Amino acid sequence: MTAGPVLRLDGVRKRFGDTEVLGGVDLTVGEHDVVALIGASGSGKSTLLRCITLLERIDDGQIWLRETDISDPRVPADRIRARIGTVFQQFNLFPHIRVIDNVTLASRKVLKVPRAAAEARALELLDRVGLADKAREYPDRLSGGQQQRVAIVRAIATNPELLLLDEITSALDPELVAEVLDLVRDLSTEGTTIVMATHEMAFARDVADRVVFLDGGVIVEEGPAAEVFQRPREERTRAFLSRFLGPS
Ligand SMILES: Nc1ncnc2c1ncn2[C@@H]1O[C@H](COP(=O)(O)OP(=O)(O)OP(=O)(O)O)[C@@H](O)[C@H]1O
Repeated sequence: MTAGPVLRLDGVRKRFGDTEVLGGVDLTVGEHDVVALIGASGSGKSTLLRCITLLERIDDGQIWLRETDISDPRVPADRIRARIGTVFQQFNLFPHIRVIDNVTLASRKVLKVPRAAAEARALELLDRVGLADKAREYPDRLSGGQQQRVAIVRAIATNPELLLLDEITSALDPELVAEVLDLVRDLSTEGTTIVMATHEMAFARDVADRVVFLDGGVIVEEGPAAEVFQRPREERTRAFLSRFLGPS
């Protein structure tokens, strides 16, 4: 028996005022898939991720997280967010609490994991990313790359079914980008299901199984990363990629 998809979007539409920002998006993400959302600034990548994590409510369509219709307004958002780890461009660590408390907060408050167990898991994860010695620090004592690795650890601490990454290296100094991307690469190798919006085309090409090109709030093209990058079918995809990768 094959497991059903982790995430399924059916005809998702989102408007801000009179402007339609997502114009009917269908997307299926299977277990262990790593999907890269690419597209120009303003194409709707962040909005799509924000709709999946219920920071925005959709105007039409449905979003399924496994068997749960999470677009149903009766579904409690905090329960869903504990099932979806999210990391944004700006390091969203709480500045007034220590690294370890940032990492354990959702486990303790939402999933009611006892503090000792939550901290043991947090330390194990922090150790894996080389940051166990920072557990008792406040976030502003860490570099941007270290903060973003903590944000990723926080996102995976609840064992989410899906990890959403929204331009997580855009605010980093160039020399700090690699340490964050290496961690994402490790997670993908371990089988974490990931949807990431990214401008890092080389990374998307190397790590993603599937690439989804958004333009004007609709999916123009999607397919295996190697195919979309090497032989884009659509002119709009070609034009977009040639700006990043040079003409093919
Ligand atoms: N809260 C909001 N209110 C009004 N318009 C919004 C809001 N959020 C996003 N938009 C608009 O929706 C469109 C899509 O924005 P979105 O941030 O999803 O694009 P993006 O592809 O993620 O861009 P970038 O690569 O720059 O992050 C843009 O035109 C943006 O101005």
